[in-house]
Amino acid sequence: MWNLLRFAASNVSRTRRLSTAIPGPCIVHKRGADILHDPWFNKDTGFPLTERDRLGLRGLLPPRVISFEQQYARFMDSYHSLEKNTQGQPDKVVSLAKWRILNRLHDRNETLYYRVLIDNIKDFAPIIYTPTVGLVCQNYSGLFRRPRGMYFSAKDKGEMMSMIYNWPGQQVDMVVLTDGSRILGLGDLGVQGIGIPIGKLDMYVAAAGINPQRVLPVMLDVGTNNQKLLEDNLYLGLRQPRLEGEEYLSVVDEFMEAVFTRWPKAIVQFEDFQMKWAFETLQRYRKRFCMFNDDIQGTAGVALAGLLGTVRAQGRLLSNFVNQKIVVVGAGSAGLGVLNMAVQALSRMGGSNETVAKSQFFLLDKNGLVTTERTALDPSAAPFAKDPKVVEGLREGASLIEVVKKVKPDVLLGLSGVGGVFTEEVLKALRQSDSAKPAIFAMSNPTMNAECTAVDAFKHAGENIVFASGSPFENVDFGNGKVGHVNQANNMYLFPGIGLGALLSGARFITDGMLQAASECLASYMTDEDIQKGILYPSINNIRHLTAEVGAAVLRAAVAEELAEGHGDVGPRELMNMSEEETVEYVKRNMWNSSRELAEAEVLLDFGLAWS
Ligand SMILES: NC(=O)C1=CN([C@@H]2O[C@H](COP(=O)(O)OP(=O)(O)OC[C@H]3O[C@@H](n4cnc5c(N)ncnc54)[C@H](O)[C@@H]3O)[C@@H](O)[C@H]2O)C=CC1
Ligand SMILES: CC(=O)C(=O)O
Ligand SMILES: [Mg+2]
Repeated sequence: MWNLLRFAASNVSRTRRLSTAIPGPCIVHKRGADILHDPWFNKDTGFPLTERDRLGLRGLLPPRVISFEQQYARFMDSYHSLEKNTQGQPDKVVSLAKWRILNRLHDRNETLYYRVLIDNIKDFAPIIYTPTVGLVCQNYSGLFRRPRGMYFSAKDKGEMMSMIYNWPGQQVDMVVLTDGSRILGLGDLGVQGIGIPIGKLDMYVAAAGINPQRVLPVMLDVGTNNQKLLEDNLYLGLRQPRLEGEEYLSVVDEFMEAVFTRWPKAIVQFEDFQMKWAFETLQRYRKRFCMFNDDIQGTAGVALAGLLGTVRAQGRLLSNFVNQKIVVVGAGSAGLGVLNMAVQALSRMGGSNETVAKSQFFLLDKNGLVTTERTALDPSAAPFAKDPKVVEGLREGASLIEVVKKVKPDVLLGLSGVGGVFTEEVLKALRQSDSAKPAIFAMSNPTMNAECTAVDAFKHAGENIVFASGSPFENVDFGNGKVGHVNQANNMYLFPGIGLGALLSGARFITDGMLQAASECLASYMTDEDIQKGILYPSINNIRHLTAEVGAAVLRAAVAEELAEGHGDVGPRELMNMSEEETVEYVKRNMWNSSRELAEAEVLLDFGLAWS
């Protein structure tokens, strides 16, 4: 009898995890207060009396049963009261207060948290994601209350294979991993960078419908070179300098082996690694494991879609992309990722060979224009270095203003991490652009690290520009009945779909072809009418719809490359036989969604386990 119940239990709990259309009962292996302290199962005051009896909760909750809708309304009321009560206080104080109230709900009741997040994504993304997540990471030691995710440190060497089994979830689909070495544009934040994988995975749940029970944020703590943190008594990470060289790689190797041993079908997203390790780990693992680097590859796809959108916004055919002069400020993982993908796209368009394609890009780093005369030229930047003998009037290390005045670019794209580097002078110089509709992408995060603000961009460069920033800004009211549209050029428009498509295809690796498919899907998502208004990306309110399309595009690319091994009960042949529409439907069907029905699904006790 117990075996039978257990068998039934494991099947229904699987039903709940895989399909949310008609949520079945939900099986817990614990009872009493342990359930109330488990955010996956906790319904707070929503437990009906029958469940309170069955699960040993009677007396542990106030007597009145409050429905999911009432709990939802109560949370939103509290949130709006907080907004009202903190009016006039400094932005940082307000943002952190909002983060705290959301975080408390996240820790307590995930079903309600994700419903609230999905419904209010436009308001809440800036809290759980950029810019507030940056502030949270900076203040992490003080904000820390409860752990979330896993921490693997240099001291755990040799132990990771057993540690990975400490994670309570049976199945993990998505892992976001950081070593905290380049958190947004805020630099090395060591173990405090864990906020980034948590925020990214929240976006995975909200946008891609990855089941929150199957996500794993990971911090690889290999030390920090941030002196302030090393001297801080309350710092929660290893107080030692970062590991380097083979020592560093052996820690990442051990983690990767451990995670894929336990969950061979998981996807690992590398996030916010300093450039040298971002490129090195991508090369090291991309043909061994199903992984990608979001800062290099996700960002590139979003930027490329924006660059193609800019060509359309200028009223030109896409083939005109080959004539665009693009100045990229920042030669790091993100900037170089964008350049490499843009060159691939140009080569695919057949317009030019790689050498010609590279000639339209101008790359600057902290030492100015990158040229072939640079001493100790980074090999990954070398292909984009200008030969000063060929580009007349541009010397090694030329400043941004010199470059903009000389080149008169169509696009100025910032991934430097340096706030305000697009000065008034630079923006005014862009008025002399050869394009009637130049574009400014101030993509660095968080807000204070943006290369310029939206207001300054429209004020100094003119109302006819196309503008995008990595963190959100309000649209700009010109006071003449017209509004300057602000796009958010952030990799959040692609990474959830890349992960989802890779997962549902069961791809062995994530290839350039799959990433290109993602970018092309985003590029073609907007209508001509929107593009003409300077709207390059969809509203974040549509991110779930977009992500389903991106996921399907990635899946189909994996099938086309014969890399798809299938997912769950759906094999490679079935995937291959799906039409485009069927693929999108398949993706949507597999997206987890929080709902009243799910929240109210009956909770049954797994008797065998609870009382064994
Ligand atoms: N919007 C988005 O989706 C994304 C935004 N980013 C942002 O991009 C920024 C850079 O990220 P990574 O490339 O990974 O960093 P990184 O540290 O690898 O590269 C930064 C680059 O900027 C250059 N730089 C620094 N000061 C400069 C200056 N004054 N003028 C010109 N160049 C300068 C550096 O020399 C380096 O080449 C960060 O702020 C990050 O938040 C990164 C990924 C995605
Ligand atoms: C958005 C992002 O991934 C970054 O700023 O690093
Ligand atoms: Mg990042």
